[in-house]
Amino acid sequence: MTVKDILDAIQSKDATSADFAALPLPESYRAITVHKDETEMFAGLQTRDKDPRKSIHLDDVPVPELGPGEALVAVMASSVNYNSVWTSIFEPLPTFGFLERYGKLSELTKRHDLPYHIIGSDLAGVVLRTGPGVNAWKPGDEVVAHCLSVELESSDGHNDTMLDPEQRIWGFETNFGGLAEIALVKSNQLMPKPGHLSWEEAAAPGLVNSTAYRQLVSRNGAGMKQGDNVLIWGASGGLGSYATQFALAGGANPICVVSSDQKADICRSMGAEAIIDRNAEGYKFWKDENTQDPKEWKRFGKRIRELTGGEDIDIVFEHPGRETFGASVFVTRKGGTITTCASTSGYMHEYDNRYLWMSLKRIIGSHFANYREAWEANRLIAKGKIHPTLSKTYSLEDTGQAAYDVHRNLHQGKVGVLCLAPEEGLGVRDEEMRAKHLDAINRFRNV
Ligand SMILES: C/C=C/C(=O)SCCNC(=O)CCNC(=O)[C@H](O)C(C)(C)COP(=O)(O)OP(=O)(O)OC[C@H]1O[C@@H](n2cnc3c(N)ncnc32)[C@H](O)[C@@H]1OP(=O)(O)O
Ligand SMILES: NC(=O)C1=CN([C@@H]2O[C@H](COP(=O)(O)OP(=O)(O)OC[C@H]3O[C@@H](n4cnc5c(N)ncnc54)[C@H](OP(=O)(O)O)[C@@H]3O)[C@@H](O)[C@H]2O)C=CC1
Repeated sequence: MTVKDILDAIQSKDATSADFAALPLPESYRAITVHKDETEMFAGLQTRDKDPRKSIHLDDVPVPELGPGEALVAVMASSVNYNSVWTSIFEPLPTFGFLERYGKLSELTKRHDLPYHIIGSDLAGVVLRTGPGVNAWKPGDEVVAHCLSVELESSDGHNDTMLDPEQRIWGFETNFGGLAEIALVKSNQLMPKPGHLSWEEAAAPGLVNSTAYRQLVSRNGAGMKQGDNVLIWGASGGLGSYATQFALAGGANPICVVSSDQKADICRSMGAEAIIDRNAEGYKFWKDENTQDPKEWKRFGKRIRELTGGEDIDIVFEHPGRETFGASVFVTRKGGTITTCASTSGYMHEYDNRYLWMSLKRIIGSHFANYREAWEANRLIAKGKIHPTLSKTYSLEDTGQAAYDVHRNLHQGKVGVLCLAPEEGLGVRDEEMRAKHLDAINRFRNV
């Protein structure tokens, strides 16, 4: 039995759940990995010069044992997230430490502590097997998976599953991720695959869409409301392309920051009107490595006022971190909110705290999304209210190049990876709904 037989079953129109359940599992499958004995390979290099193409491997790996509450999924497509870039350049830490720590929790979690890490935190595919205690899903179900892995044994996480002390991001802090032909997930990560999307389109939004939903829309994040001025850094990037859609769909006013004409055009085509090209306007928030330039914060704030008719920012959607954080705090209005989920340019932030306390601003830390938020974010995709922002897909073999593109900011929106899917465009079940949203679905394609 090989993965080819699984693909044949998925592509046959009449395979039943019983047929999928009767398919023997292959002994091994192909997966994107990084290797524990290579974590020092980039020692001494600048972050920018660490090349994911050198550290990312395509290996044959054994199928992991299936535990209670878990599912094995045949992965048709996945996507590249920035967390896989971090894993592949072993920053800020090699992810093997996370696997070792998880491995100490129980006999079952020991499976994750391996000398290779199968990465990837998105998937669209078909359930192959479910473990004991799983009733909501069965073999043959077409699914996407969100990337929140929690143990749920502590009351700390019972109100908001992101607060579980054993909260992990699947495919980053756990093994057996989505950039592979088969993935192992907890069954409560599974959600229905939106029927109007192809496999690669359905795999694209998951992680970033859920994160943007919590960070911007949810009451656990900024709790955006109609009319809010929302400053969105990287507005056509992974997170930003969803934040921009949430702002527009929610009646807010996105002020989109991008770095090229082409990206400004994409934001315009989504419906945004206020756009700042940070490259063309040449903002230099830092005079040197250690000194910021408040004059540049002011120039940036003035530009925002021009675009808003004199208003300041209610919510900043932050993720670039050190390079922009001082400016983000400054341009926020009295009582406004800076919500942050990352620090791509450096995690030691500096800002002038007088502008925070004297103007009663708030900084909110946000990370991925809880179970419910991830479900709600996927529901908006399924209803055609928010659309995937897939620009390009790569084969599993070329995942290293895909991660390189994202690391070097050469991409637009999201970059997809075909895992078992032999070509793009497969897996659409609702052509009628697709036809209604085709332009929006294809907006980021080949730009
Ligand atoms: C969905 C997608 C998301 C993304 O893309 S996010 C971007 C990618 N992710 C990242 O860049 C994050 C990567 N992770 C990390 O960098 C690290 O993961 C953290 C900095 C988040 C945490 O560091 P750590 O070393 O894993 O844990 P500690 O909490 O610093 O624990 C170290 C020791 O410090 C003790 N400690 C913690 N809090 C306190 C406290 N309040 N008072 C006293 N001690 C404390 C602990 O117990 C422990 O101790 P003991 O080493 O002895 O076990
Ligand atoms: N905590 C969480 O749950 C999550 C955290 N993240 C983290 O968020 C970060 C962004 O992820 P994602 O959106 O997918 O990545 P992308 O690279 O797809 O998009 C980020 C965009 O930010 C802009 N940008 C990058 N560097 C800077 C800078 N120095 N100053 C201003 N703008 C900058 C770029 O847009 P442009 O050049 O057009 O300005 C870029 O396209 C990553 O660090 C990632 O790890 C991501 C998802 C979830």
